Amino acid sequence: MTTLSPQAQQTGGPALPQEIRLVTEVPGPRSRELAARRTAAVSAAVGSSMPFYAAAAGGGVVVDVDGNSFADLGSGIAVTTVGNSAPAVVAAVGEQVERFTHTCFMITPYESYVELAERLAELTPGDFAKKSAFFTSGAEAVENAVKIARAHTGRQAVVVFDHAYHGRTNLTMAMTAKNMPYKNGFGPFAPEVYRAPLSYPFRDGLDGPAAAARAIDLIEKQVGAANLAAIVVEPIQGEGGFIVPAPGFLPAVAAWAKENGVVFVADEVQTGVARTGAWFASHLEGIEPDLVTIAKGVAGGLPLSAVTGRAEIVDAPVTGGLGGTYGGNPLATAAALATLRTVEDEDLLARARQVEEILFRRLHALAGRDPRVGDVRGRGAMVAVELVKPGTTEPDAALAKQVATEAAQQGVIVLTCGTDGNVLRFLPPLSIGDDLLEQAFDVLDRVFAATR
Ligand SMILES: Cc1ncc(COP(=O)(O)O)c(CNCCCC(=O)O)c1O
Repeated sequence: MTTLSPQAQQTGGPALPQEIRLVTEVPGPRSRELAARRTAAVSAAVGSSMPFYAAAAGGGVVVDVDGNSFADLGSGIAVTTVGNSAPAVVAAVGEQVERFTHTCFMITPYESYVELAERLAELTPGDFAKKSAFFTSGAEAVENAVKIARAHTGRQAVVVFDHAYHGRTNLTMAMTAKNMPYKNGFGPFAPEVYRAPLSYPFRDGLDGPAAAARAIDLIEKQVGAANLAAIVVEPIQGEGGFIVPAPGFLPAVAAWAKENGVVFVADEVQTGVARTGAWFASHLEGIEPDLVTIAKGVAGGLPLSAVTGRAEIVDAPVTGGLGGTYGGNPLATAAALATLRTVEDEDLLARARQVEEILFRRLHALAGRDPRVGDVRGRGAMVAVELVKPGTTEPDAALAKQVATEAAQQGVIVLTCGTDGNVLRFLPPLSIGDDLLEQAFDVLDRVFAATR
């Protein structure tokens, strides 16, 4: 067991000092010791973006085992939206863990699973009867949304989009666009998955209806509506580069799906649960998906995912056709109910819009100084910059990696993404304070200036 430095021996949550504090080189000695142990014990196929090891986290910071404190603009990939070790989540999980940790809902059910399904029926878009089924990972939710759509329609084909990310299981790898590192060498992949062009305003210059017409034309000609069980789309492409479709794209695709009896699935694993300033990004697009997949931010860091949608569709598989040992685990459902309460009690939808204002203000100012920032886009606390060779749309992945690496050295956690690896994405927890967020962008401004 690695001993923690005195400054690392802190309880997590919002009481942690909300500061960028570097007391050793990054990584420090204890992180280097853990890295050596990891090399001997952990598969080299599991990567880590940051070179340091966590000891505590809360508010807007992560503290490492050497006592360094980092501004967290990643939220563990959009998961700790309500904050790490958020007080209501800690209390709810602590109470539940004393009562029972697991019975398997397929064996002995329990109320928190039912209550969470009731809450998600209220919060997801659409004024119609809705039901849910719970799983553990986002990929499982996507897999099960496809199973449900196939059972409901009797059809097999699935349409996904360019730049999509839906998971690392066999079917979701087939649905995910980017080969490296997600799919490389793992084939053969599941059949009956077809890819349509996405609305990518920065690169295609199309308005929403035109981009939708292009996608629908391909679907009609290469798949055929009568064969199509589901269209699965992220309202904002997450790993693919925080691509916000042009206005009208999603409503046009959703309308075509409805007209043709195709199940429209919004994959809100990364965009859902207050991240974009609405409960779900679908609300901002004015669409009512038949099914929504939910994970990441829904349970404050506990592993839980959901398929929520039209009751008659979610009921389609035979009884016992949906499930899994840990799906809707009682600790995770308790955490999720506490997370949803926290979003309401702390008015985090409004907070996400306040964070959006700071992100756009700082990033547009950066873009005004630096022609390598080709695009600034996103919603709420899910905003990104696409980095390019000046005056072009030619991706500059090396710059994105250089900035993220140097930012970590200077106390800021920031993540990259994008099919071309040239997008810096900003996903701060909504529990981050304005001062710390501004300080983090002061660091990023210096890092960008030093790379010019
Ligand atoms: C839209 C969308 N759908 C599905 C998923 C999959 O969710 P899991 O919980 O990672 O399986 C994601 C997960 N995104 C981060 C994956 C990171 C990585 O594995 O390298 C997503 O963003």
